[in-house]
Amino acid sequence: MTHETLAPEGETPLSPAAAYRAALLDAGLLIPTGVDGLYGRSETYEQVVTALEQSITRLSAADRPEQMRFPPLLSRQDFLASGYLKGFPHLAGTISCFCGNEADHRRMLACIGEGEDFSQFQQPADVVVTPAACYPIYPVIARRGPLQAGGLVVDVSSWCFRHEPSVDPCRMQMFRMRENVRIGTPDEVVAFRNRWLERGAAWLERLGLPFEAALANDPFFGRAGKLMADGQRDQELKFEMLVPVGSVEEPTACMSCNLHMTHFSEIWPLTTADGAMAHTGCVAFGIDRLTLALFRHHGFTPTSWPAAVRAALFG
Ligand SMILES: Nc1ncnc2c1ncn2[C@@H]1O[C@H](COP(=O)(O)OP(=O)(O)OP(=O)(O)O)[C@@H](O)[C@H]1O
Ligand SMILES: [Zn+2]
Repeated sequence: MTHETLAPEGETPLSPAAAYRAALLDAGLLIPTGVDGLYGRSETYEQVVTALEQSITRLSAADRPEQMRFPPLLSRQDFLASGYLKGFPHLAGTISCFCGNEADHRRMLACIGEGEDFSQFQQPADVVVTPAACYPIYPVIARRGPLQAGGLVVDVSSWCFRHEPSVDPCRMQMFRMRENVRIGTPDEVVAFRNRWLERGAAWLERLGLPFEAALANDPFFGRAGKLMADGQRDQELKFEMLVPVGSVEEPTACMSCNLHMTHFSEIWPLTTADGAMAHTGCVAFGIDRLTLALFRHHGFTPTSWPAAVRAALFG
């Protein structure tokens, strides 16, 4: 499975993940921009993305999710309220804009012309880049008032930004995440998570992707983050479906099944029909990682993929 690359004399060989990226760029499936983790996608790549999205829609239809789509930006206010900067300051991306007059504009251009830092001419915008697809939905659902009996499943999908530049093609700075989010009683959310662990496993098998479901934690920042990660593992709040993509030794999380407990209802008043604090949880699909996994295991030409895989994917 590893792409062994023969490096010219004196050069260090590429890591397996970097070699897989080189193969994807060579084949034109990913289009380079000069920035690690930021790529264009070819028509073939996007056909697989569309098929995956449709396959996920069929897979989740039994839960009758409410579909919502948001642009990949969050209000700064909701972002600050979400606590993301407490856990993941290193991954967040904020947006700055020029708000000056013509004189400021001239000074900014002069500054850029000198190759100097022009951030003094930029003001924080009232929006930030979405780090996970589900973030926009909680304030929206909370504003509706208490949930109906039985709670709610929301189907959401977004481009997401995380500042984690890498030569591993699976670790992108801008990528697509699809989620089904369950909001309801603790029992409803746990049942949903457990159902998705089984459903997700059966789906990956139909897609011909080898995987292992493993207990995991979010990449919390710093020393306090270590404690949060340990707590998350102790309570078994996060499971990842790990698929070998760039490397066999370090398989890639292509899906995750998560319990958030009352994390979001402590921030936004999400309440169940009987007035209790709602619990939330989600299944998250890394659409780009799943696409790269399919190319890795079945080759770069989807028309020649095994019939069973094509049937599972294209319906
Ligand atoms: N940088 C990224 N590039 C591409 N896909 C990503 C990236 N980060 C996360 N994803 C996808 O989004 C899904 C849901 O995000 P989640 O927050 O659970 O990931 P994560 O635990 O941060 O991932 P990892 O453990 O690889 O850092 C992941 O299972 C993965 O498939
Ligand atoms: Zn989520």
